[in-house]
Amino acid sequence: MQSLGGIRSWPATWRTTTASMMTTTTTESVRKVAQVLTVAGSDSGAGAGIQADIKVCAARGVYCASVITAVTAQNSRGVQSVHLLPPDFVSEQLKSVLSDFEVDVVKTGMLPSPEIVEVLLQNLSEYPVRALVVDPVMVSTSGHVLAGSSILSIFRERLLPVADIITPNVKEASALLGGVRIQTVAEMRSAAKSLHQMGPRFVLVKGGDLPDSSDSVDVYFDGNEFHELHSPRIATRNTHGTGCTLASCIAAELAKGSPMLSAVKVAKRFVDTALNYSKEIVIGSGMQGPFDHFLSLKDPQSYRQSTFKPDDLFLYAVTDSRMNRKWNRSIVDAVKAAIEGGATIIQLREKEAETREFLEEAKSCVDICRSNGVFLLINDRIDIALACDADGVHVGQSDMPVDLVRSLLGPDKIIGVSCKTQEQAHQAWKDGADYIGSGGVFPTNTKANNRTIGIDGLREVCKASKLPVVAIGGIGISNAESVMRIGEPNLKGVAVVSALFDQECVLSEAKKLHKSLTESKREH
Ligand SMILES: Cc1ncc(COP(=O)(O)OP(=O)(O)O)c(N)n1
Ligand SMILES: Cc1ncsc1CCOP(=O)(O)O
Ligand SMILES: [Mg+2]
Repeated sequence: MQSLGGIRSWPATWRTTTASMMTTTTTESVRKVAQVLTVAGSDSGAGAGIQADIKVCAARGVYCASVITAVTAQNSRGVQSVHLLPPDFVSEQLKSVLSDFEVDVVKTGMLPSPEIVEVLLQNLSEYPVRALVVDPVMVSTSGHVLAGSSILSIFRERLLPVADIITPNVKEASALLGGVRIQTVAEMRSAAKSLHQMGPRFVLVKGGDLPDSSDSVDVYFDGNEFHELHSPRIATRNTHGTGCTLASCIAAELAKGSPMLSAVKVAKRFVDTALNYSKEIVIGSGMQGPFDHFLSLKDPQSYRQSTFKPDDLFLYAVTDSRMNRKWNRSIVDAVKAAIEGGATIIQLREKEAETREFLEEAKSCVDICRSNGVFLLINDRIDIALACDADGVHVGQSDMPVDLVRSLLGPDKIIGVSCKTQEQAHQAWKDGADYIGSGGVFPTNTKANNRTIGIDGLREVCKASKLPVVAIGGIGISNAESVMRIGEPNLKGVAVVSALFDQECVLSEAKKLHKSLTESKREH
């Protein structure tokens, strides 16, 4: 069997190129879009199958084409009927898409007959793609058989050997292994190992159905190492389509250029976040409701209407409790004045504040910022950010890791991370940060024992990442222009503390700085 390519053949540079292409318009105005093709069944209730796959990819910023293998009459109560499409027609759909689009990743769901698997394999050998994600769907969450035992031998002998990753749940893993018992994490590990011997490069055995566990544990095996991926079990009836969602999210992240383990971790976090956000929604009267892939149905009021844009970093005002005390002003007054003077984003960096008092002030600042259309981030304190529904957080290298912050805050909050080196900048992107704060560009008295990286260090960080960067440390009116003049396209602004808040009049200092930044932008 010809190799389907898969991520094994990605050149190292491809990942960064693709990542940059996702956000960069070239001079010829050609923009490459990461593309997934899902080959799966239609779910009339839209919680699983093709409909879920398209929603997930849209939510992850990836284009999704669809080849339908079967049409199911299905709702939150179960599957009422299944109609298989003729293999020839499945093949025609595959040819239409694969001969025209630059599909990066194919993800399979319901493959209801050996003949359909056969046409899929034929088309994939004719039109190789970068990776193949196989979700070996066999039984619906409601217990309806979607692919019978006749499928097992072609799965084992033909499909698994060319898959980059397979994502069976314990029942599917057991069926693929001829009915072995899988009831513990140790048995999941041994199943993952046996499945790996059938040929896929990576195996993820999902333990959501494991009995007696307060955690949901998935076992990931790369042929050498095991990773146990734990997350708390979420009490909700809205679990219909979690398997399709996970596999599609893995496909979407791979299409954007992620390495496999990162893609799996992001996908697991995405599913957990979506389940958690939509645990109370009611769609359908049955036992298994769909959930909301866009995280918007639960509370439309609190759903962020506007999205973070790199230019929001232009004049980034970072508050300081000592300075506010020295000048006898409240955080709220400091924030109001900074916004009035032109600050485009605010961070509350209140290192010595008492939690209760800080939370109340943070809530007031959220209101002020929201009514002015300016994002408000909290420094270090994920708990405060969650409690006051801030727009995001800024963390440093010794604070909570970005991937964990992302899992706590969900995909829609803004996360900034401090980076002094190229390695840290690479990691920031992999972990799902939205921007990088880089410095101290110049010496500062505001942060003790902070290594100065200089303009050259800032330039290196900018070059190492496609994420937007904001410069910080010792920046004020006298040198802001020289920082912006380095001309790196992803350097989007300056973050300042003392230049605004260790001053008698925050408003006038903010206005002066904004003017100087605007002038330097116009000149370059
Ligand atoms: C925009 C911005 N960039 C960098 C930092 C520094 O964060 P960190 O390294 O976590 O240091 P502390 O601010 O926590 O002392 C920042 N706060 N904001
Ligand atoms: C928080 C932080 N991180 C790197 S330098 C710095 C302090 C910046 O403060 P100032 O703008 O007063 O130099
Ligand atoms: Mg910090």
